[in-house]
Parts: sequence; C-alpha cells; structure tokens
Amino acid sequence: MIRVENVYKSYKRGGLFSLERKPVLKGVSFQSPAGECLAIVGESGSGKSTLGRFLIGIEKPDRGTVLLEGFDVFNRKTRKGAVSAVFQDYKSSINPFFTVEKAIMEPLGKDGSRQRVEELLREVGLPSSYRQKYSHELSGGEVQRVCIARAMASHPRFLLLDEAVSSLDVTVQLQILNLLKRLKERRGMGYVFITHDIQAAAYICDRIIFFRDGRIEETAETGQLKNVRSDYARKLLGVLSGTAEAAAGLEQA
Ligand SMILES: Nc1ncnc2c1ncn2[C@@H]1O[C@H](COP(=O)(O)OP(=O)(O)OP(=O)(O)O)[C@@H](O)[C@H]1O
Repeated sequence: MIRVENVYKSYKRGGLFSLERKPVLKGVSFQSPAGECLAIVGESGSGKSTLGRFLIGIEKPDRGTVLLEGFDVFNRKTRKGAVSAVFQDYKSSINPFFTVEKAIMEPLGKDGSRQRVEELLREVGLPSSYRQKYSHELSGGEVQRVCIARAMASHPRFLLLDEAVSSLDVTVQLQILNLLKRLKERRGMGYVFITHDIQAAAYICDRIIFFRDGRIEETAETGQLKNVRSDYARKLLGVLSGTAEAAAGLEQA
C-alpha cells in the first residue's frame, strides 16, 4: 500500500536572487493498495513527474508524506529493494559501457547471478544471448525491456513508470504495455503509471487519477471512464479518443 498524504511542493522561480516560488504540487492525497495499477494522467507541466519523484523517495516534499506499507519512503531503509522506476529516457538510463548482464546485475549487488539475469531476460521476452550485448546494439523497445528487467530485479513491491512507453513507436508501445500487463498478473506487483496518454493508461491500469495544475481533479475506475464528471477529465478523454463513443469504448480495451 502506498499512501500520499497532503503533499506540497514549490520551486524557486526566476534568477539567482529571486525569492519568488512557483507552487507545483498543491495538497495531493491518495492511496493505492498493493497490486493496483494506478495511472496519473494530466497535461504537460501539471506536476506528474514531481509527484513521481516523491513516490520513489528521491526528492522530499515541502510538506506532507509518502508512506510505503506505513513507512516514510524518503527513508533509504524503506525504499531499498522495495521501490523501482523506469523512465522515458531509456537510452541514457543504461550505462553504455555495461553489457546487458552487468546493467541488470547492478541493483542486485552480491545476489546477482547469471541464472537470475537469464530468468529476468526470459520474463521480459529477450533471449539469454542478449546478456553479452551493449545498449547501442539494441532497439529502443529492447533497451526498455532491459530497463524493466533491471527495475524488477530486486522484486520491488512498487514500480514507478514515468512516461515509460512514450518515446517508443506504437507497435513497440503495445508490446511493452502487454509485457507490463503480464508481469502485473504474474507477480501481483503494483505500478504507478505516469503518462499523458490516456489510451495507454486505460489499457493497463485499474484506476486513473486526472491530474491538473498540481492537484487531483478527479479519480475514476478504468471501467467507469464514461461517467467522469469534470470537464477536464472529459476533455482529456475526448481529445485523445476523438469521439464520446470511443472514450466509452476505452474501458473495454
Ligand atoms: N527541480 C525543479 N526545479 C524547478 N522547477 C521544477 C523542477 N522540477 C519541476 N519543476 C517545474 O514544475 C512544473 C511541473 O513539472 P513536472 O515535470 O512535474 O510536470 P509534468 O506534469 O510531469 O510535465 P510533463 O508531462 O511535461 O513531463 C514545471 O513547471 C517544471 O518546470
């Protein structure tokens, strides 16, 4: 269970001597039970990635807390091995001088073994011969699979996916979304899936948070998307799916 309680954040705006601050998160609270796939969808600049960094404890909010199983995720002991993340910029998230094997073993430390790497590669649909390859020898979709394998290596209880499929082409996106769906079913692991792509969110997630200007505008179960009330959620659904009928059809995806 991940619980976000009344989180606020502002960043300094303007030059070196400016005292002006821009509020980015304005009192965000929600919880996600273990094993849930929760999407955070919203316009660019609405604060999704900032919230994501708090969820994995790499940055601290000005106010409020993020708790994983009741413990503060900003505490290194809480998050060690328990939280993992995959980001959009997959090309730079693997050290170019590392083989696939070394990249996957990195978070495992002494517990890493060739057998474990092979198991993880199999789970993400890559042949074991890929162990010896370097990231520049792989396609974008393959590198993202390696990133997912690495993120899962420590058996995390919680995985953050921040625009993790956005820069892949549509067919590869679908393959990765199907992989995430399978892994969720097999491992019962929870995700937070940050995206501006409502179709992708509806395809793999149980619930969607519509995020706007540092606040939660509305939350909806994926099966209830046609009943969203706010204009903002309707706009996001409408803009991306074209017609109201298509928006309603998303729930069957
Ligand atoms: N470390 C930082 N220092 C200063 N400003 C920041 C910092 N991180 C984020 N911001 C600002 O906070 C706002 C929200 O950014 P954030 O990346 O969280 O939004 P987002 O919803 O993820 O956007 P996108 O979909 O474009 O990635 C932006 O105006 C951004 O410039």
